[in-house]
Amino acid sequence: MLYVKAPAKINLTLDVLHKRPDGYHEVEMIMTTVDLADRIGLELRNDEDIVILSADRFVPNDHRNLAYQAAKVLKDTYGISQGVSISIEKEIPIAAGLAGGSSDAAATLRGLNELWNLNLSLDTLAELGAKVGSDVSFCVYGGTALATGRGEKIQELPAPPACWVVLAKPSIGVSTAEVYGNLNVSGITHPNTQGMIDAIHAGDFAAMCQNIGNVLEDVTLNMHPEVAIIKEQMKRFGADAVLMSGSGPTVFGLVEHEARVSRIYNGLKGFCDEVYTIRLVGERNPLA
Ligand SMILES: C[C@](O)(CO)[C@H](O)COP(=O)(O)OP(=O)(O)OC[C@H]1O[C@@H](n2ccc(N)nc2=O)[C@H](O)[C@@H]1O
Ligand SMILES: Nc1ncnc2c1ncn2[C@@H]1O[C@H](COP(=O)(O)OP(=O)(O)OP(=O)(O)O)[C@@H](O)[C@H]1O
Repeated sequence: MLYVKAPAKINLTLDVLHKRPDGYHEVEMIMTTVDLADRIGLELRNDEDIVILSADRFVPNDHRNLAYQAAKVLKDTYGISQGVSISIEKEIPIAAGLAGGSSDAAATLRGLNELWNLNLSLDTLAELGAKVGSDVSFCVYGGTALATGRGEKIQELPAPPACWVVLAKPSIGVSTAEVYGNLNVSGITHPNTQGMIDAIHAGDFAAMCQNIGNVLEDVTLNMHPEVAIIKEQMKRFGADAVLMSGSGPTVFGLVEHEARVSRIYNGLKGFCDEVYTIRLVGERNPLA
């Protein structure tokens, strides 16, 4: 059995430039890996099947699973006949805006590259990953990056200044397609993506906090007012910056000083079942 770590991401920025003729939105976003991860176990089989094993009843165990789709793309592209069993131990909340399914798919690509002796580069795996979902390419690399196109064009950035991250996920799931569908593209106030890139290059935590922004936040907040309440609480308990990740509903707080973290965590626990204190990871993923 080969085990591969599948870490979650948060969006430090998420901007939408326009809606494309193919129905997707042209985005510009800065994503970074956090140390909350699923664990993917890969075991080669004696037949040709792709089998998904998970104890979590919300994880699909068939072709709808993004890890299944990743294995299928690799198998079909390189004419591999050998099957694989993919076990998924979920730690990342589902339908949360943290790219859990996408990261499972990316980890599956990295792991099967090794098990099937394909010797593919991360760039090739990221290209294949884009066929599975817009967030998969970033998740293949991990680390910190500017993502453009529909999210699949990745330019690596240095690690942001180290800090704590408190995540709070309300007990609702959000459909990414629905959130993009409810976005009014002409009414957007754009975040300062270049300001965030400069802050990251300068290692300037205060500037990073000033430049966070997500144009999908208002859409999800309108659909689910409890997300706004969590944002307010996170600010009140002392986070340095607070934002919704991806299409939500998870809210994250960036916190510079460890001494403040437990107050925020404990304060949020009163409102929200799923609260995590984690760190930014900074580095890219190992190949497998
Ligand atoms: C919200 C983010 O997670 C931010 O990182 C991503 O933009 C979404 O990435 P994802 O979940 O991997 O998205 P996909 O599985 O590729 O697409 C789901 C649906 O979201 C919408 N979608 C997604 C990405 C994009 N750039 N424009 C879109 O309009 C489309 O309706 C699409 O059918
Ligand atoms: N490996 C997987 N783990 C969790 N959900 C999966 C997986 N594969 C497919 N899904 C389906 O995808 C849906 C979205 O789950 P996921 O956790 O990937 O969302 P997300 O974190 O909001 O993603 P993103 O941030 O990329 O938009 C789930 O409701 C589930 O049915």
